[in-house]
Amino acid sequence: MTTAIEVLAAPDALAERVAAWLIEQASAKQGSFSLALSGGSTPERLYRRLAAAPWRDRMPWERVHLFWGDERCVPPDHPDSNQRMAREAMIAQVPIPPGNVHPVPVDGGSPEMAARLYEAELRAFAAERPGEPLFDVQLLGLGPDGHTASLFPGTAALAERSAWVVAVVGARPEPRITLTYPALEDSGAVAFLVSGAEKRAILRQLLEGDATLPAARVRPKGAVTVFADQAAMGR
Ligand SMILES: O=C1O[C@H](COP(=O)(O)O)[C@@H](O)[C@H](O)[C@H]1O
Repeated sequence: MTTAIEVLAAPDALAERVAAWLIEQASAKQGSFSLALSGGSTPERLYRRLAAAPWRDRMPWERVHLFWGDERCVPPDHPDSNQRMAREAMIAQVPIPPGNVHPVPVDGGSPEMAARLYEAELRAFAAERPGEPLFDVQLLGLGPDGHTASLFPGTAALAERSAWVVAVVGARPEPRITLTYPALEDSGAVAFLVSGAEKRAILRQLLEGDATLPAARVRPKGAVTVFADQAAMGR
């Protein structure tokens, strides 16, 4: 696995750089461009940047397909919903066709059912793009415990090698739906976004390749780039 590291001065510069990088990735790709979004606290600035000039007008929204790497099993308007955050920060502001937005269906049934439905949606999308990675770009975060998406230390989801999507119950107060390694790894490029001094120790472990961290075990087809701000890098 190739890992590149880009260090940006501050969270705003990080969002600006990743927005530009995503436009480069989308522009270089012919046909549909599939982007898996991450949730949590870090990517919101990026989504707001993508929804504003100049990036809003440079992204080929009509051929962008948005997915999510994980979701909380909460109503879609809940403060903790990854879908809500991305819709408010970006999706509502950009000309993406509604059918190109593929949220995790957490609003009808059990977490296990939501995982099965999302897996079916991913497999249908993959079948439309034979020979291409499932995701052109996968955005990921890094939790203070080394989790990424909703792959938490010590959970059964880490060992899943056949299902692309599973329910994670008990790791957090609310059930989660997460992509598993086989889905995360079917990516043309993976970008970790890491911001803030509270991530300093865990980012060092990630960069040292500490395989006990769920985040360090993502081995995609394409390259991994870690975009970190100076606070996270300890500079
Ligand atoms: O990939 C992801 O990482 C985060 C951890 O991010 P944080 O910035 O909130 O610490 C995770 O919780 C999130 O759901 C996920 O998509």
